[in-house]
Amino acid sequence: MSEQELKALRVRIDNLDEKILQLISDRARCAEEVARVKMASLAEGEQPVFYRPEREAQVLKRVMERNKGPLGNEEMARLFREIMSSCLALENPLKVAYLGPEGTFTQAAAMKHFGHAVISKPMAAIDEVFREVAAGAVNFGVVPVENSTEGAVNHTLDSFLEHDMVICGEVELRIHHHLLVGENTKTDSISRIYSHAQSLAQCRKWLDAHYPNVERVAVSSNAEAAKRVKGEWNSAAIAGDMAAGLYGLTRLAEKIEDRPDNSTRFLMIGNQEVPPTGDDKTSIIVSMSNKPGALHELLVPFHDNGIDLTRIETRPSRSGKWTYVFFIDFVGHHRDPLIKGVLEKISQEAVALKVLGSYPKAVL
Ligand SMILES: O=C(O)C(=O)C[C@]1(C(=O)O)C=C[C@@H](O)C=C1
Repeated sequence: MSEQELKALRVRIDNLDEKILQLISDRARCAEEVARVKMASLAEGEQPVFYRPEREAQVLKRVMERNKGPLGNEEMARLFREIMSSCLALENPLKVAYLGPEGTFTQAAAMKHFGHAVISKPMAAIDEVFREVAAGAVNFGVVPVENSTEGAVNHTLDSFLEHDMVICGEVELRIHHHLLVGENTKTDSISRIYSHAQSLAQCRKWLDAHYPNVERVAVSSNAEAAKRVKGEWNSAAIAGDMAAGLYGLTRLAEKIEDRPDNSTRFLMIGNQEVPPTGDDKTSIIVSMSNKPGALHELLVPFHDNGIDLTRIETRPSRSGKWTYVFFIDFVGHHRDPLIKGVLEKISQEAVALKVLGSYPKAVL
């Protein structure tokens, strides 16, 4: 390519950027107007609701449907995700608590869902995320709920039994783990490997093959593991890209998770009910009396109405020995007439039924 051609293309890019700049600014002004309309139409004592997950899902889906390339749908939606995040911050910046410290996959999930224009607050434990939301110190919390290799995150399920929360969204993240070291550690001098227990479990086979005799130490998060090895000799951490970058660590081995499709699902928790979008999921907790066939009774109404169950998990109920609660996710919104009927049927048989929330299926 000649210098001349390059110059001409760059002039074209500059012109296009100017147009994009103008359009983004017009869009941001529109969002400011939206905020004004929302404020003006409030009833006496009503609080404004600036964040609208159902609308955001609609905007992102529309972008993906209309995208003709060459950028991929996800790439394009990610760009619009950030534009919307900045527009919302103009209306009212969201405060979001997540399972920290900085650099965790939960932080990456929070950014994927809300974009980067939020005020984010790392918390030391899952229960603290719940408490921060319950206290009203933040608008939303982000917690991991299940991993495709290791199953349920029990701390999260148990926290739902203790707090009244509304689930307003979900996000799935591909989890790639790396073996990370600080500048003073060499491959053959590793005597200890730190990570979160779930991450150690997700890399068990790789560790057995490569470091069978090295001590594995479970810590509160993989970002915490990365933080520790920065200043330690002869130790390594298993963590992801964000933590590696944040703590300036070297990757001794990349993508060491045992399953290449290793993914984690995260939930957004808050106090805001989300209206139907036509492509939603609902999460409920049900406790049944401890009698034969109780689980069958619970599942029949879903089967009879052709409702797609996406997950069922059992946990001890904490209110009696050998009694259990079921966490169930299914496709549909609790305001859909069909789902309403199913929930009514179940509540006739159940000891207790709680709808944790209906929310748009993850778009990104
Ligand atoms: O449509 C709205 O209600 C808006 O506030 C605008 C907008 C957007 O930028 O498109 C911003 C934030 C909301 O969460 C949803 C959408």
